[in-house]
Amino acid sequence: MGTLKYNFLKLNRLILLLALTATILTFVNSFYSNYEVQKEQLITQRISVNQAYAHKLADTTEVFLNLSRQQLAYSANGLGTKMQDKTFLAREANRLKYQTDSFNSVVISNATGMTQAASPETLGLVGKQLKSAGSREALEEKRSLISKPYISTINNLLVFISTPIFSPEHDYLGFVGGTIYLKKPNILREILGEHFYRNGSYIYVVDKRKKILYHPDQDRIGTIAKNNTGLDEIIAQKEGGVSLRNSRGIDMLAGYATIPSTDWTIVTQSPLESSLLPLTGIMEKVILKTLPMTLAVFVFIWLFARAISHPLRQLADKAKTLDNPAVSDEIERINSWYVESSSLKKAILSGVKLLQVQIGQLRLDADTDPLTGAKNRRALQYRLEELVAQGTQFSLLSVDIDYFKKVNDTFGHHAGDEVLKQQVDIMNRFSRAQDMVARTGGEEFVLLLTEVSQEDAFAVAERLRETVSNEVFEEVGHITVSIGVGSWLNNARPLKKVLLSVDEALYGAKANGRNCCVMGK
Ligand SMILES: Nc1nc2c(ncn2[C@@H]2O[C@H](COP(=O)(O)OP(=O)(O)OP(=O)(O)O)[C@@H](O)[C@H]2O)c(=O)[nH]1
Repeated sequence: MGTLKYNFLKLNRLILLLALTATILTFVNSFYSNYEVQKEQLITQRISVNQAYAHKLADTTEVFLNLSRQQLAYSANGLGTKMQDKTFLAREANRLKYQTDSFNSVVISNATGMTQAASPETLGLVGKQLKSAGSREALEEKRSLISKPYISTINNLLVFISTPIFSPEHDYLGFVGGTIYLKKPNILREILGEHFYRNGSYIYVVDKRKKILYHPDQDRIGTIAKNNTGLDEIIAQKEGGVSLRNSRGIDMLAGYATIPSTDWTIVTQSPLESSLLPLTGIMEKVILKTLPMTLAVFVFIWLFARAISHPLRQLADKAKTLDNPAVSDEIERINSWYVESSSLKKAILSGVKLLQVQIGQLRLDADTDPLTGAKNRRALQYRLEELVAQGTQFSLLSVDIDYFKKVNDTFGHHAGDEVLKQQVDIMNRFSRAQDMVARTGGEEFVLLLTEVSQEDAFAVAERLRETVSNEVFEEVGHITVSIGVGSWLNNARPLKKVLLSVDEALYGAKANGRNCCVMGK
């Protein structure tokens, strides 16, 4: 389990994981911020479109109301001298009603509120006392008015636009007024209702008391708007835009503007949901545009991660084979292209060098006799096996100092050591590069002669023996050696037997009285 875990946690994978996390987070973050910005923009745009539209409709309605009042004013001007002429009054009422679509009905009243003429005549108002709120207000105020919405005597929800009639002497004679039936086909509906029903958008009109004067849902006209989170702000301001939740709990983006002459507010609003529909397309485009770059960044980081981890992995692999003599060169060839890996490479290289020096020293120590510097028995054995494996002929001289015990006893152990060293020096003089001098016992030595015949080896043994006997050893003087000689002649005899015969030859030399050489059998 642990190994699996550590195998997975490779540097390039870690960098990749980091890069992947960073890339995904960046992508998500950029997507999210883009989404928020686009959403904000769509909302702002929609509100400002609605606001502009509400403003335009408020202007149009204001123009219509002014025109209506001008029509009434023009008429009132002509009526100032004709109040007694019932036929003229009836004609004038009809003209106002039918010449334009401004009013649902027209009424001309005298100064006491008695109807003098009305159109359409089917209303049956002529000769009757007007009692509605609009008429009473007109009689009391005696000025041009647009009434608040109210329910008329014949049960119509209406607003009443009126202008006073004065005689040329400025006596108040009554008023001429037009009604707009809010719940029946009317001019307001024509102005407001035709245009704006795409995507669930709609328009409504409220007065300052939140009474709905126009709404696409007929049933709501005349009711008080409730549970609308933005209406207080809408009524308090002259013009603006707001995000709100309407009475049916739908989130809306509203623009609004006030009609100056009535203080009615026209609200145009669109559902948030449909306003944000383009967002899906926009975000798809954002993804399509961002994704290639994101992927390119990711691939680049992936390749970069590999390039970073590659020299480290190579160094780690080489560090497993530090005992390989070629490892230094192999490490040297690794392309450590950045500072940390280069420092690591240098550190490993100096470690390898130190290790190899130490290994070399250890090998030397393991192969060498510390007193004389000659090779030891192990090294000799290894070399012999090597030569046998190669099939290289060789001869062996087994050299033993005679009566060495006496040397120690007479001159001391230290002098004995010096003799041993000097003996090795002499034997080294008989040894070529391919040969070997080994100390195989206390005062026993072997001279290995590579590719030397038995006869030549015996001749060397004789010369060696003579040289030793002629040598003056410090403190000790003269010593002699006995030598057994044998050869391995490429599988003619196994190595073991050759060694045995050399030993026997040495014993033979000792038995012969020492200071002589004997050829093994
Ligand atoms: N100084 C010294 N003496 C050693 C060392 N190794 C072995 N010896 C001595 O070598 C002597 C060998 O004695 P023996 O085996 O009796 O052989 P020898 O006296 O040479 O007699 P032969 O070989 O029969 O001629 C012993 O006294 C050992 O203590 C060494 O490293 N230094």
